[in-house]
Amino acid sequence: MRVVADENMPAVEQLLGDRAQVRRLPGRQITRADVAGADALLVRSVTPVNAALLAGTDIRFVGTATAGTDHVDVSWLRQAGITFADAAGANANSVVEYVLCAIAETDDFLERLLAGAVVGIVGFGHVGSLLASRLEGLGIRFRAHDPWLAPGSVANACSLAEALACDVICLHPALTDAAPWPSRHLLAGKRVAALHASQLLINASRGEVVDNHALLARLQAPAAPQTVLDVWEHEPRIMAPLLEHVRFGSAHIAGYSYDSKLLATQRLVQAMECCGLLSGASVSGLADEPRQWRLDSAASTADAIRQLLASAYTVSADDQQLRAVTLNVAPAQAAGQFDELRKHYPLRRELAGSHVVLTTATAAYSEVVTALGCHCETEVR
Ligand SMILES: NC(=O)c1ccc[n+]([C@@H]2O[C@H](COP(=O)([O-])OP(=O)(O)OC[C@H]3O[C@@H](n4cnc5c(N)ncnc54)[C@H](O)[C@@H]3O)[C@@H](O)[C@H]2O)c1
Ligand SMILES: O=C(O)[C@H](O)[C@H](O)COP(=O)(O)O
Repeated sequence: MRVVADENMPAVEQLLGDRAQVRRLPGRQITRADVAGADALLVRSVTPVNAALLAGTDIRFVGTATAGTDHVDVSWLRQAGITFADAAGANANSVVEYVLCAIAETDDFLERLLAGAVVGIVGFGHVGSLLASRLEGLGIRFRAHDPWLAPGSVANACSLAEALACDVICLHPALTDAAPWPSRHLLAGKRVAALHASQLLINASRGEVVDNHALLARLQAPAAPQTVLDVWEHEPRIMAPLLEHVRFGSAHIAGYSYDSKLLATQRLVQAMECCGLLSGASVSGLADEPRQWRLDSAASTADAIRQLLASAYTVSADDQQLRAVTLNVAPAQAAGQFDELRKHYPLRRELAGSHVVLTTATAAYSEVVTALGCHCETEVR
């Protein structure tokens, strides 16, 4: 079995073992010639997968280690009889922790939400619904909009206008041009103009969901909202003035926890096993280091949440990195640096699934710990 895989996908060799020969390539540069003699192709979001790349090749399986599939011509793959698998859900918790950190690090939005302000979630798939359940656990109100889902399957369902009027707006739709509810430039024109100074807008979906020119114009005008962008139109060529005007910007890394990347590779290998492409014994999962954090003191619930989130991740650190390497350089160099940040992203572990030790001074915060998906341990002194 011959596999061509994006160089930025962890553990492919370990999980495939001696069942496959793996050739690694930079995702943006994978060509038809590269895949011509291979049986399977494993990509990330930066490789367009379509007839131009695969028609007439031996490829029988395509897996994308991503939730978004807008880079894949799924209907052509189906027509061509090529099995396709994505990894939707594998990085949902990583994105949710990014969003919660963005909220916790921006002014007093966390305090306002704990006091009754509302989060508007657009897109109620793996990320949007997990965000909703974390917010609910923390006692934070939310409303959600997803017109593609059956009525009744979206908690606290609301219209798009209602979601965009909330205090914090979190964008999590798949990128689609499909009628009647395309999400490309879902936030554009009057909807961007209506954003106001007491709102926080977070986009960790796809850059094209927001009209970046319209957003820049809004951020340059008086009473602008706070904005956090993980994704940008025309990545890796991002609009430098927009980065200068957002509160936090990052290089499309919301889903880049080590845990989520590993899980995505595991999902794709399982999919190859399920469709009978891989023979031989399945390689067992890789060893997981135990993760433990402590909460020794906290002045309030908001403080406890902020400390716990920051023990695993801070958006501000990624923001500083992105500004340092992409501002005040030529656009082509900035684009290269954007990709380099993604390629050499430091190891980041998720908070959820870890153990948090509480002391007698912090025992009151056990519900917060559980709401963030952690296991709670109380230290007996
Ligand atoms: N920044 C990152 O690192 C990162 C990580 C994971 C996912 N993503 C992006 O976020 C998106 C959501 O991830 P997911 O795992 O929840 O995907 P998902 O496929 O589980 O859910 C996507 C949801 O978007 C909804 N949707 C589509 N068009 C919509 C519209 N016009 N209005 C409202 N909702 C709409 C769909 O009905 C679906 O429920 C992905 O498609 C991907 O593009 C980004
Ligand atoms: O759709 C997704 O899952 C994310 O956007 C994904 O994490 C992007 O990372 P990439 O595939 O570009 O490395």
